[in-house]
Amino acid sequence: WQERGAAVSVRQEVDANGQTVSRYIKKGVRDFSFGNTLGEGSYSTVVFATDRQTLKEYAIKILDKRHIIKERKVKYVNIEKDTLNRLTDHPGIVRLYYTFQDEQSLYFVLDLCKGGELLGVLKRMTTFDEECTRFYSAQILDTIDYMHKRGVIHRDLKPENVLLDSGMHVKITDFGTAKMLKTPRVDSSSNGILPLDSAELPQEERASSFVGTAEYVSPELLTDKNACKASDLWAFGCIIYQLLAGRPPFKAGNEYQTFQKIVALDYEFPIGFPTVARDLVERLLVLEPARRLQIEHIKNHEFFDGITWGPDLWKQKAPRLK
Ligand SMILES: NC(=O)c1nn(CC2CCNCC2)c2c1CCc1cnc(N=C3C=CCC=C3)nc1-2
Repeated sequence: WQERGAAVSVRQEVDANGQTVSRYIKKGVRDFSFGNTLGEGSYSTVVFATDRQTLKEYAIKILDKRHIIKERKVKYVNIEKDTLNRLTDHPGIVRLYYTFQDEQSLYFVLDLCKGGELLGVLKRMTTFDEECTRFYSAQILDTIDYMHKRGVIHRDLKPENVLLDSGMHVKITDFGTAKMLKTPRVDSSSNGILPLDSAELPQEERASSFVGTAEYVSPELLTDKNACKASDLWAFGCIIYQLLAGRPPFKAGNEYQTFQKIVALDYEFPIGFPTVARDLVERLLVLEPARRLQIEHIKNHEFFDGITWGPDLWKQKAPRLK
């Protein structure tokens, strides 16, 4: 398994001649003190950790090798590592600093998000007001734009996977079910790299394995098993709706009934749902992926009036949650 990153710890040792020498040793488990468990997956555990030397705090994702192999999840582990290696310079992505392993486990050293999950904050607030919804959905959209421009489809966007850092800014996580589109072609007319959207790609290049969480799965994943960039924008529409309504647009007694609602576009807006936000959600929750609003048009939608896209969006103070 190809490790990533060259974080090293420096140890002073005395050699055979009594000389003090510096030994550069790749960081390992002994370099950290571990604390609370932050989350458990089917083959991984995420734990709070502090680097004993630098005292920097991290979230370390610990993956059990035997379990990964037994559950045939090696592909997902490599997808997550390769995806995070491609998405290294955006404030909205949980950063992978480096990896290491021991006999039993693989270790991903990741950003710590002290603000927890967006879903947890939403549950405490019941609903967000328009200002908070605008701020958080703008940071999510800016991050989706960055992912898509680098040929990555998340495929499981939901409020549980939108974390918050100590400044209550967005950090998107859990790329184990992401899809990396084929190597993007260089396009002279754009800013260098312009990966083909899978809607333009030949059939074999569209993501074909079924993933996602029922309430946020797009209709195309349920009908022809193909995810594309627009699938993330369907989930984005569901998230905006949920922040303002306090519940996802499609939710039924069981997954099958939820799927039926999705493919029938069977959802309503609660009384009092803001009109401008409703217009945006209606242009995202469109059954035909090619007819769904694309990112540049979403950014120009009236709902995002007042948002300054780009680095400034991440420098401003998060609005007080009310
Ligand atoms: N699957 C992951 O990669 C992952 N899972 N978690 C914890 C999960 C808890 C359930 N909902 C989804 C996230 C994390 C990460 C990335 C790295 C990461 C960084 N910081 C936190 N912080 C948390 C703080 C309080 C509660 C939950 C998470 N969590 C994670």
